[in-house]
Amino acid sequence: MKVSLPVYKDQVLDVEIMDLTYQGMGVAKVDNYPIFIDNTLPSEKITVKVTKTTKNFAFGDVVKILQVSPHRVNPKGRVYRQTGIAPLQHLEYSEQLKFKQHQIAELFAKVHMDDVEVLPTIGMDHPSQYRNKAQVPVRKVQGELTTGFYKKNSHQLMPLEDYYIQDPAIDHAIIVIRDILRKYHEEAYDEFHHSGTIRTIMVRRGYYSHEMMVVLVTRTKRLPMADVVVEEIQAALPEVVSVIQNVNQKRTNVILGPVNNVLAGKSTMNDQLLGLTFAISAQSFYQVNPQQTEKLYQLAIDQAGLTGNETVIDAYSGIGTISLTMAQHAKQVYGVDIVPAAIDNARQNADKNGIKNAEFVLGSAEKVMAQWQEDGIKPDVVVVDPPRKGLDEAFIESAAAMGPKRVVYISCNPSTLVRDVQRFAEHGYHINAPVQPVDQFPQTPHIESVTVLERD
Ligand SMILES: C[S@@+](CC[C@H](N)C(=O)[O-])C[C@H]1O[C@@H](n2cnc3c(N)ncnc32)[C@H](O)[C@@H]1O
Repeated sequence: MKVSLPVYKDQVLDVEIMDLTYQGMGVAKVDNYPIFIDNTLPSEKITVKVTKTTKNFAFGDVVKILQVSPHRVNPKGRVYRQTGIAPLQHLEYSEQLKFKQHQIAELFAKVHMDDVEVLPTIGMDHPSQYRNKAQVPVRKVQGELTTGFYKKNSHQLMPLEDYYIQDPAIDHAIIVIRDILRKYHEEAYDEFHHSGTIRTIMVRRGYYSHEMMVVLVTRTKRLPMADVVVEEIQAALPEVVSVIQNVNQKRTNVILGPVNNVLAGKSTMNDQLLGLTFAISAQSFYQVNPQQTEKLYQLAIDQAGLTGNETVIDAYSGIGTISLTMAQHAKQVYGVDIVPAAIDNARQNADKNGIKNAEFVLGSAEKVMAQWQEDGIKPDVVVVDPPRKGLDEAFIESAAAMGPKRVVYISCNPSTLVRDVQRFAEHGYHINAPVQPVDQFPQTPHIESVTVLERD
């Protein structure tokens, strides 16, 4: 049966924006039927053209803004919104921070946990040029190897030189590397035919160390003219301490492949956080906003309430950044991560910093946690910092069974945070301090926060 919808494709109509989605799109409603519209803000009146309808919602494009929100600011350019690099750039920064605080509060309220207090988001003084890592697709545009970013929901590359939210030294490095690749006639990857060589340029730069790592992701095992390309990269970019070829032969959206060849320098680069030095491999996770990460970690350390006598488990530990900062205030720390390079880095980082009371295990957090429980490890504090999908149910069961006094939950996805808090509640763990959002991703709708759960 054909359902009649309140709007139809290509219809042009005037609407008022009521809300922002978690992805930063404005929401208007016609007979309670939502239309999601990019580049619009609550309280704005607009003329919209409906571009797509589904049974439950529609998408539309702004034709004209009839009444402008007082919180709209002059965006840097259309391309940043179109590519999804900075989808919230048109919203005043102080309002972005409120938006993030309210998103978390609303998600708790939705599951009838209205009593959970969410503090104002800790923001940045200069909320741009903060990212310490770039992963830039390389494609042929108008016959030339080009770097840029994909247009949202597409694989169309939009050429770009100023990425706005990245460290400008990284933006500069990408242009330099692009020009060297052009000079030696390297072939850009062609996704459609799965041909060509260079898929992605990844650059990481230490915020404190200013060490730079360059990763050239190739479809082919061979990188033609590798010697001269690398020599020129090193000559043009003196901060580079590591040039790596990563081979990814699959037809996939996953950026890195399994094979890394060190073409010059080290296999890692170093950076500092809270006074410790960390070696970081190409494959390892490292927080992208180092200034805010220090605030985030300090909060986690404070909230853990360490006195020096505690046993701490740091699950999803990456290269050991949280484990090793906490080890300085605890008796013993155990870390676990699923990425071999990260665990290698974590062990190396413990040595590098002369930390002897931290042990790292390679494996999935859910399995290793069950093993630790079986081994009779009794943590006082469990810290978790999972990826967006949150915690596995089995992990929560093992964690609760170990009976820690406190769970410090660092989350990059409020939806899974709320789900996991509910699951912890079934095991007698509750929030009894306000949730603290920390803005790790200004100009984007991504939300990071710290939550502490305590045993009843
Ligand atoms: C958000 S990062 C946090 C890393 C680290 N705590 C930090 O701040 O740098 C999440 C980490 O979880 C790891 N990971 C993903 N799934 C996992 C799993 N099932 N078990 C253990 N670690 C996992 C990833 O490799 C990554 O290092």
